[in-house]
Amino acid sequence: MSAQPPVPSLDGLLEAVWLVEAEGLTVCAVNAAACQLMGGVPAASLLGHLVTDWAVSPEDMVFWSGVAGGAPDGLWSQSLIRRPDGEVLSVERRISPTTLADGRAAFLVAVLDRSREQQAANELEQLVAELRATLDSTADGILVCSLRGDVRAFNRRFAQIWDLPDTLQTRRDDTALHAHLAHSVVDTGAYQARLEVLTGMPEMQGTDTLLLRNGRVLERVSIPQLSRGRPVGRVYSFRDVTDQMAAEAGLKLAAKVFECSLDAAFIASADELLVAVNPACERLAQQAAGRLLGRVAGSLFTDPHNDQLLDTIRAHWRRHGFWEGEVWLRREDGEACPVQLSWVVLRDEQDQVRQSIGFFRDLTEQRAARHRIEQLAYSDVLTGLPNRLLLSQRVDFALQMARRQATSFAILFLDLDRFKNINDSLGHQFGDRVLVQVAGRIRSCLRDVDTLCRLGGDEFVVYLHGVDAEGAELVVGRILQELTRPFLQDDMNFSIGCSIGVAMYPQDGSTLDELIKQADTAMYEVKATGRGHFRFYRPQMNVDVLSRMKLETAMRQALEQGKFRLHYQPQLNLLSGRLIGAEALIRWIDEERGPVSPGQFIPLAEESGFIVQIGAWVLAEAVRQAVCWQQAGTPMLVSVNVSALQFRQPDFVQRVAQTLSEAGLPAELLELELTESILVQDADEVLQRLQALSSLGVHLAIDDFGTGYSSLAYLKKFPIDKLKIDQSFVRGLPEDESDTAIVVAMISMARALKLSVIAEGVETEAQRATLQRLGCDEYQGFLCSPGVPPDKFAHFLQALR
Ligand SMILES: Nc1nc2c(ncn2[C@@H]2O[C@H](COP(=O)(O)O[C@H]3[C@@H](O)[C@H](n4cnc5c(=O)[nH]c(N)nc54)O[C@@H]3COP(=O)(O)O)[C@@H](O)[C@H]2O)c(=O)[nH]1
Repeated sequence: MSAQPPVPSLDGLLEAVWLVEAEGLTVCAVNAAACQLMGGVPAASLLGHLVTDWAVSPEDMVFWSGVAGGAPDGLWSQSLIRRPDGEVLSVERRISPTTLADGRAAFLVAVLDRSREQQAANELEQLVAELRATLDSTADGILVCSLRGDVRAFNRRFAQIWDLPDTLQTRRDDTALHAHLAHSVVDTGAYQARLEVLTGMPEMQGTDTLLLRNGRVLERVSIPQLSRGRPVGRVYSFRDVTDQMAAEAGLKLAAKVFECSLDAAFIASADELLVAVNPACERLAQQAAGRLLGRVAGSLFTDPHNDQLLDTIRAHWRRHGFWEGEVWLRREDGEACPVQLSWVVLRDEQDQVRQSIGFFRDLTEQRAARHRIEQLAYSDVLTGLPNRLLLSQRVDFALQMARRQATSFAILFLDLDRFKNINDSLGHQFGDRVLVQVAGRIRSCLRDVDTLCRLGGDEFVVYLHGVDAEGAELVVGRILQELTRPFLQDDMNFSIGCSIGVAMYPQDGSTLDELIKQADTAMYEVKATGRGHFRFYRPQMNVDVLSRMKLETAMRQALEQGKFRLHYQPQLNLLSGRLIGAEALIRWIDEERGPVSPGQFIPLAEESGFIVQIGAWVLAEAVRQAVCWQQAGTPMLVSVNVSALQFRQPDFVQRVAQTLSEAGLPAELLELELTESILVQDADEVLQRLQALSSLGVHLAIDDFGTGYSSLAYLKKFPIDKLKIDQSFVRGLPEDESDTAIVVAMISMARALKLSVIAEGVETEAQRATLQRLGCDEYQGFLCSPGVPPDKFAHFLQALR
């Protein structure tokens, strides 16, 4: 180590200093601060070192290498030096040329250690870079402004959110940037106003929402930027909440749907406890939410066919994630109501049940409608009885069983007697109510295993399960007896007869159709031979039905071919015995059949409606005959039977008037015999017609009085002239007390109402005398004469006038 040359004392200097000989570039003197800077080494270890050993920066290297070519001016700049231990220090170094005491050129190197400042600067730079990176990586857009609004910084996200053009990102133009922001929002005015407020209140914080023209929605948070507790600027953060708002709107919508759904809905927790119910659920379960929440959801439902309902549901959940089916909802009032339940399970990523949502809907009305549809398909609307379809299903099943077990059963065909009269006279609504009563009565005679079916109209079919002929006869007897009991409808007492045909399986048929057909045939046989009874089917009966059809055809031909005739039965005054009238009675002698009784073909004509044509012919013919008698100088009242259907023809009165005027017969010489059933039809309509007929001058008599709805009400109301006591009451006179009593009552009633009375079917003198004694006015019957042709009647005209 060489000794320090004579140099000015350096130790008083605070900065590190060393002297470098220009010639060899060796360090010839150092001060204590230099020793300290170079790592706390002794001065001796530094002396004699080439200064270039410590140079690091190219600038220093260039400087020292330039020294040989002439003393440079010096150098002052930030630089680096390498310590003997190899560490590089950041320094501020100043090199100044100087001269040693011996005159040699030298350089004074003064060095200030700047490594701390440099480190601080580096750290600051790094911090800024990190901050910048942080700012750029935040999800929110950040804008930092001065208090005046000058833009200090913004991050990348801000540029994205606001769709900043490149020019505004690369070149600072605060005015243009603020203009871009203001223009991007829908309500520019409100945006500007808000900025002004914020500018005027630097410490204010706030959050608001901006709707951009591109449809996005931004949430803006504005907070003051503070430095030492004082606002120095403002930081705006912008968050795109468009999707979040849409999701929130979706959630709100879902909540609304849940609330307002007409279907009942509930949400259950993972352990199936109710956590939410909607109002429809409360309504249907008849329980407030407070009572439902916390209950096991499955406890609301039950299935009478499945006592493991919940296990079934859970098993289905495992496979399909939902369960759907019809169950019963237990309600507060203890009643259960049928519901359609859809129960969906919600699982998380680990496939664990998180929640379940159930929807259910009241099926009461739907079931009722379904039941009603089934009822309509299988039952008769009026009576609710099974219809033909249901009957055939039951009988098909019965046939299979009966075949297998070799048992028998019966089919009954029931038809009400003269029900048409009820319908015609009292109207269809009345008739319908009667049918319902009848159905109830028949049903009461049957067992549960039997089936009563209404075919339509007044026709019923009964399937009697497992009976033989004897059993069938017992049931039939019960039905006939039950239907004989008087009916009461609308304060009206009346009786209804019934004719029943019976067919037995297996002897009368092997299908339902066959059995019904045979029972129907048997029923017709009953009708044809007196009604109100029953018959078992016999093969011969089919022939009878055929003959009825033939009879109807022949009857129509008879009218066309003018084969009908009228006979006239004298009507006499009981006291004087004088002839007072003639009842016209139709007669028909068929070429094949010979004389056919009106008792046989008139009911057939009434059933088919052909009575209207027959009636018109009878009226015209009787009037024509009366004109003949009048012209012959023996005018005589002619009495004509009018059937209910004929009277109900809208133009009936007009036809009567026309027939009279065309023939030229005074109306007073015509009497119309009306059955009681006609008078109890639509009262106003009947009254109108009767008044019209009466004002023509036609006489009106009530035929067969006492056999129908004998009611004082209509006798009082209608312009009736005469009552005809039915021959069934006359027959028992004078012995039968009740017949006598009835006849007395009728005559008294007629007296009270100032009506004349005629008795029909008088066959004996005793009957005639009794009637005379009881005060009857007139009579007719075989005692005097049956109905006779006009030429024979002429005899009475001469003899009894
Ligand atoms: N709508 C019309 N009905 C008519 C007409 N002609 C007849 N009839 C109805 O047919 C039923 C049977 O009539 P008929 O066989 O002619 O019997 C009548 C008389 O012959 C019979 N009669 C008369 N006197 C006696 C008697 O002393 N004994 C006895 N056993 N029978 C007797 O009574 C029948 C008259 O009945 P009515 O009409 O009630 O006065 C019968 O219901 C006729 O009404 C027609 O043209 N149109």
